[in-house]
Amino acid sequence: MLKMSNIAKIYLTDTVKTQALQPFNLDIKAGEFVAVVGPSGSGKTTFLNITGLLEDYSEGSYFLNDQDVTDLSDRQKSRLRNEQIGFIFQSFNLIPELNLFDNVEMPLRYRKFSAKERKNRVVDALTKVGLVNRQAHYPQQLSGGQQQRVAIARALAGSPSFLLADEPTGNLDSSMADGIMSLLKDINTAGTSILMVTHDLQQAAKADRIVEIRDGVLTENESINQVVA
Ligand SMILES: Nc1ncnc2c1ncn2[C@@H]1O[C@H](COP(=O)(O)OP(=O)(O)OP(=O)(O)O)[C@@H](O)[C@H]1O
Repeated sequence: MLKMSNIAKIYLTDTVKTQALQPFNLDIKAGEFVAVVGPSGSGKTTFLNITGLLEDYSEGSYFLNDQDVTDLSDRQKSRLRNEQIGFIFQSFNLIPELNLFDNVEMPLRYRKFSAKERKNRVVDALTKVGLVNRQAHYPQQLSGGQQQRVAIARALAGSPSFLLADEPTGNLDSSMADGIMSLLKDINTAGTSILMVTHDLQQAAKADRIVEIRDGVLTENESINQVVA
């Protein structure tokens, strides 16, 4: 589903060259749940932005569902992003002026769906996260855990091939975090691949595989993976 070969990222400014990511290979198969862990400043955000087609890489090749993304225009990339990737952020990123229905519908408006199809998708996604009866409510009327569920519904509504989650439980207390993790597990079991950045090893251990980034070096964490297995 996702195949990266010798991907590297260098940031160049007038005076400083930062090798944010050393060349790495990564292969994620359809249906996998992969956690990415690593200390602050190690390159996780850079990795996530590259994977989410939000940032270019300096070297290497990246195939998303057998499509080479290297030479796509910005417009083609945003289209691919909207169709294939569902984003989930630490701070939920819901629009406060819109009710839950409209929040979930928003990314679907950039697709070629009829109003009826959009409605079916929103209702279906809100049902999956257990909030369909709150669709006329506004984000500030919900708890943090519920807001994250809405953000997950928004990410799911377009039937992406994978979810990209950046510290999805980072703003939640531990019981809400566990609820979100079990929802993500259910979504994964139902067939959607997930790539999740977290610094929480306990949450990471619930994934199928753990990838570690340290000082820009990405490795499969074999010892943790054995423990998880
Ligand atoms: N736009 C940029 N220009 C120059 N250097 C950058 C830029 N963005 C990131 N870096 C550098 O690349 C390295 C990796 O940063 P990155 O933000 O990916 O780390 P991170 O693991 O996500 O950290 P955190 O967990 O604190 O968010 C750091 O040394 C950072 O200073």
